[in-house]
Amino acid sequence: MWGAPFSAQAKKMLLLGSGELGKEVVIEAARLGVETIAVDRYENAPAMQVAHRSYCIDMLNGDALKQLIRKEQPHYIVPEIEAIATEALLELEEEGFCVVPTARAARLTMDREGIRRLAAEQLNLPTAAYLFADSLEQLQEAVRELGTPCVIKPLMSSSGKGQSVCRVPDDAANCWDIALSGARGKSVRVIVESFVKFESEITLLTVRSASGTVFCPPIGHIQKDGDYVESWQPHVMTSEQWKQACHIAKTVTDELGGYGLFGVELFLTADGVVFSEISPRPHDTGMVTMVTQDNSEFALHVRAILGFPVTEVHLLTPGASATLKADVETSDFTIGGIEDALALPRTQVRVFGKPETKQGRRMAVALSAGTDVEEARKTAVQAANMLKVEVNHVQ
Ligand SMILES: Nc1ncnc2c1ncn2[C@@H]1O[C@H](COP(=O)(O)OP(=O)(O)OP(=O)(O)O)[C@@H](O)[C@H]1O
Ligand SMILES: NCC(=O)N[C@@H]1O[C@H](COP(=O)([O-])[O-])[C@@H](O)[C@H]1O
Ligand SMILES: [Mg+2]
Repeated sequence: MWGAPFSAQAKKMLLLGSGELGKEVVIEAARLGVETIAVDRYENAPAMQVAHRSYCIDMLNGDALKQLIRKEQPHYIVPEIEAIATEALLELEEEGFCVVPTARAARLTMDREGIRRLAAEQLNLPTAAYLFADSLEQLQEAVRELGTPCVIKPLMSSSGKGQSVCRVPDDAANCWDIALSGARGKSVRVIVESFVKFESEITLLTVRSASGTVFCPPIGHIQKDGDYVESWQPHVMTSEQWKQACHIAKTVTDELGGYGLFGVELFLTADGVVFSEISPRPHDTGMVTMVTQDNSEFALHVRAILGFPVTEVHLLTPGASATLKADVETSDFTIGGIEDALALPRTQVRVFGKPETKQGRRMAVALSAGTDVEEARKTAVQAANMLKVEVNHVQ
């Protein structure tokens, strides 16, 4: 039960991170009459444009975070990115604030080491072989031990930033530099993972709510340079793969606990399903659910957070998503081609409204339904290719 936004009885949700995923979370919360507060490191972030109010702070600064949250007194603190001062979230949870799904989940998934050690060493889930390195020398040693090819990633980063594949031992120095330049936060530590030769990879959206755990139909995706470019739902899997995927997702989400939606990233290999990583929040590849499911991943997240039951998820149609990425850096641009994209059958577009482009920055997504996944993928890719970042004045 709650009152209208801005009233004394309002239910308040504060998002830490205000990108394209948070924007949809805010919209879903607003649909249920929840008051929303969007926070990020830069002004006019996508979710800020639709929230009731917003703040621009350094979310890696624990004191700034605590000060804001104590002032706002939100009922729910909803992390939307990894790079947050999660020590502060643990403290706030101790004080009685509700961190979604839990402060420990945010802490463990904030860097790759916490969640990888939990999954592989405590929960005994299958993962790629891995080592950590704090210097170029340690990295070279790790590359020797794991062999090439291997994948190198900063501990704190997302959407492939700072990630590279080390194909021969001599690549290590270059990989080290890429990792340092792409890391969010101050850490210089990296994870080195043996390269998994997967047949395909999926995101298994898993919802923990007051009524238990439910899984969305599997989402297949393609990543380029560590960032997703296409996703589709459903992805065809054998019943044995589905069983293994659900077991992994249930094991890791039960361990993390709390209410909300999780994106469990899995590799499907000839030797079985391998755990990659998990987001305790909606997933970029899951944007396809805005066109495929009765409740999107964002609606499910909000519903679970608020303590409502989620007893089933219905796939209404096969569908696909494809992204528009910028190829230049500018703040003077327009997004074109929307009219062409929307002329395609069963197609929608989401333009995120990010105020600046950067090389490789995701700016919009095309969503298409189809009679089957192949048709939907074809249309979504066609639509995304019609979308363009048009630079007004080259800077
Ligand atoms: N060990 C590996 N072997 C083979 N491919 C890998 C490996 N690790 C990552 N990849 C590829 O790179 C992609 C991105 O990796 P990962 O999910 O770890 O990065 P990320 O920066 O956390 O991305 P996001 O934030 O988008 O989930 C994976 O989806 C996969 O395609
Ligand atoms: N893979 C994680 C992911 O997609 N996260 C989404 O991207 C935003 C950051 O985008 P930006 O780097 O363009 O600001 C995040 O705020 C979140 O919405
Ligand atoms: Mg990932």
